[in-house]
Amino acid sequence: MSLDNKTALEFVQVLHEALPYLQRFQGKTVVIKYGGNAMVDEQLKADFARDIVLLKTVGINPVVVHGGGPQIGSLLEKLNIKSEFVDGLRVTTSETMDVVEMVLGGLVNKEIVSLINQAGGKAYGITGKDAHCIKARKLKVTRDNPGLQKSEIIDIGHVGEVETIEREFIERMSQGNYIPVIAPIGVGHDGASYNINADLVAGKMAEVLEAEKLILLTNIAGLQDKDGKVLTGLSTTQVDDLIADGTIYGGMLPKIQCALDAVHSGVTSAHIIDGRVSHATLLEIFSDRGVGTLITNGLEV
Ligand SMILES: Nc1ncnc2c1ncn2[C@@H]1O[C@H](COP(=O)(O)OP(=O)(O)O)[C@@H](O)[C@H]1O
Ligand SMILES: CC(=O)N[C@@H](CCC(=O)OP(=O)(O)O)C(=O)O
Repeated sequence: MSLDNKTALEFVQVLHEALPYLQRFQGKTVVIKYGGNAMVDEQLKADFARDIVLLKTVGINPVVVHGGGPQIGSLLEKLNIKSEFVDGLRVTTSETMDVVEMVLGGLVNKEIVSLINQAGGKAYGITGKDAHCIKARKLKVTRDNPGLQKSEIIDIGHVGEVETIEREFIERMSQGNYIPVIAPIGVGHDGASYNINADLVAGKMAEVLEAEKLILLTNIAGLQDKDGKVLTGLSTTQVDDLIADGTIYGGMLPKIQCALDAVHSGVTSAHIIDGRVSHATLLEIFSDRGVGTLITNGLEV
């Protein structure tokens, strides 16, 4: 079957539109955070996997950090264990930690690995416990207590923050033939497991690997104002105001925080995009159309 002239022209135009991006991102690292809320159906998941393989094939190094919050939630529900969150972070008891490790390190990680490998890639699935590549410490969460006129520490259990990432270990994989697929579980100095929000791991990973881009795939079109309009051109102060007035809440809190931290630490740009849109990752990287919320070093959102 031959292409008619119009279709052939459109096809060539698409490739030409992608050319400057292919050149610019050659050999560069892109950290992609695949949120549990973006893993909504089988076709989308398979499309995501093919996009990752395409990136690798054209000479870009994708590093996937995945979440799985809703998937953890549904197993906890089946086990009759209540899910509780503080500032978008799951309160993690020892019992919950076992479920988190089972779901993130097992089910979700291996599903993504398998989909990428079926699409022709060489994905290598790990948690931060492998080779001790994500060292973590217990996260201290503080809250203002106006009654006591001071802030107090809230214990949310086995929730961690990233202390260090073994750059060389991840780089060896990603600059070789492999595609690292990383579950956000950290290891303490005593060998204990820590549940870390996946956005925070992805942000730190992008910083440590000096990535060109951090892409956060979620279930919403971008950072929105109170009327649901995707926001552009915000300063850090405006972000702080949006947090204070409750426009940014829940799971968007760690997301926006890690995006801001990443660009402050040298990552060229961070993007919060809608993972429910097929091939959102490719559209973001290779086309002139902006998708979702862009955060750059000039603090423009
Ligand atoms: N200002 C905001 N703009 C967009 N989404 C927001 C905002 N504030 C809170 N959210 C919530 O954050 C959610 C995304 O975070 P989260 O549920 O943790 O996703 P993921 O699993 O992809 O990390 C959105 O679905 C939305 O409900
Ligand atoms: C401490 C904490 O909240 N950890 C998250 C880890 C998974 C995650 O971040 O998943 P999403 O990206 O899909 O939300 C959790 O237990 O849900």
